[in-house]
Amino acid sequence: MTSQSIYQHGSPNRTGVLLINLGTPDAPTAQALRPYLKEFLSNPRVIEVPRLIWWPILHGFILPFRPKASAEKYAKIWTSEGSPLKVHTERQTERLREVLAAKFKNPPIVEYAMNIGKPSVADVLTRMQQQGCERILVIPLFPQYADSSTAAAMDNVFAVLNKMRNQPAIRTLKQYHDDPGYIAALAQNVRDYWDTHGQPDKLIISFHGTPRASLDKGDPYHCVCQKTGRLLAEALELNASQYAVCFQSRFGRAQWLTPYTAVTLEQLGKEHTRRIDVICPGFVSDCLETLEEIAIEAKHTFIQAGGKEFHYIPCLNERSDWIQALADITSTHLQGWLDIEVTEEAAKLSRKLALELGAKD
Ligand SMILES: C=CC1=C(C)c2cc3[nH]c(cc4nc(cc5[nH]c(cc1n2)c(C)c5CCC(=O)O)C(CCC(=O)O)=C4C)c(C)c3C=C
Ligand SMILES: [Fe+2]
Ligand SMILES: [Fe+2]
Repeated sequence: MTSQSIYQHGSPNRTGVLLINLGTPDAPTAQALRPYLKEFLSNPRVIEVPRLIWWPILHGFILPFRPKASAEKYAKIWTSEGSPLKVHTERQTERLREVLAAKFKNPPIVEYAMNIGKPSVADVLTRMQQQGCERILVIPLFPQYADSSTAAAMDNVFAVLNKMRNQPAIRTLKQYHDDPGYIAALAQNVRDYWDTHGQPDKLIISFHGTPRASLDKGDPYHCVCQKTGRLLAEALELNASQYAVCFQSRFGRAQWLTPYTAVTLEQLGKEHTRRIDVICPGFVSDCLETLEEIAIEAKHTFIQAGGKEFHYIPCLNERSDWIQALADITSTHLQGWLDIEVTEEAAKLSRKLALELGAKD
């Protein structure tokens, strides 16, 4: 059992919101990448190959080489404040905390944790429990559910609860791939970009890939990515020839979800497509997979193949319409846990009701 504060009568009874993101190394160095990759790639939800076969590959071929290669990529996108994924997740948490504090009379404690690395789910959940959170809403920040991202994060949460004597009540959010606020924020992000930079010949909507086998075994990820892509295209009033949904970040030699982003870009380049723009709606924070793999590598692929202009449209990051959408999603799932919502509307309504009932101020 984890060490928890001893239960006392009258102890605070708070509600918490825990945002979870994937996690990122502590530094852009091979030393920091090794434990990060080891933890990530040891998870059977991420690599489904039988352990007896996978272990020698991981320890003999991947961990001796990939940390250095990945560190070089991270070094290209690292900021003075650290890894972009962590910086944006931290800011999103602060902004959400502020919005919810203005919205609720008894605001929730809002924290974030990383599924791999720091701050760990175990540390943050335990701290929230110690701060008196009797109820915790867990929001994996992946808009589209995949077993390798969302379910892996939930496994982590439940493993921590498994060691708690006095467990908080838990609510979880599976995904928000078709949430109207999320789709509207994505569409406005694209429109804002096009207002400044003009419009492309084609918009590439690129999602992180997963092994094709996980789709065959029942993972809904492929389907929900397609739906997000379609809803975004509809919101932008694009016809079928003006956009394409693709999958990036293939890992290993097995077949992953297709069409592959890199192959599509190469093809479009060979066809001398003048300009393409890429957006990655599966990441709400810019990270290695967007800033390096797309904005640097994919751009190179397209231009080398004969394309003329390549634009990467940043993730939602700290856009206010996105933070508002996240606050709305959170509020919906907190219903019944936080009873007093201090909106103008609610305040007006209760004043009117009080007057009708003849109550005095
Ligand atoms: C958006 C959701 C993600 C899914 C689904 C996902 C599946 C998945 N990823 C790998 C392997 C790697 N991914 C890596 C980085 C990475 N992956 C996601 C998100 C999803 N992954 C993010 C946000 C990031 C970037 C983190 C950052 O610090 O910026 C990496 C590490 C980098 C590298 O060495 O390439 C690996 C490895 C697999 C195998 C997989 C599904 C089976
Ligand atoms: Fe990944
Ligand atoms: Fe990648």
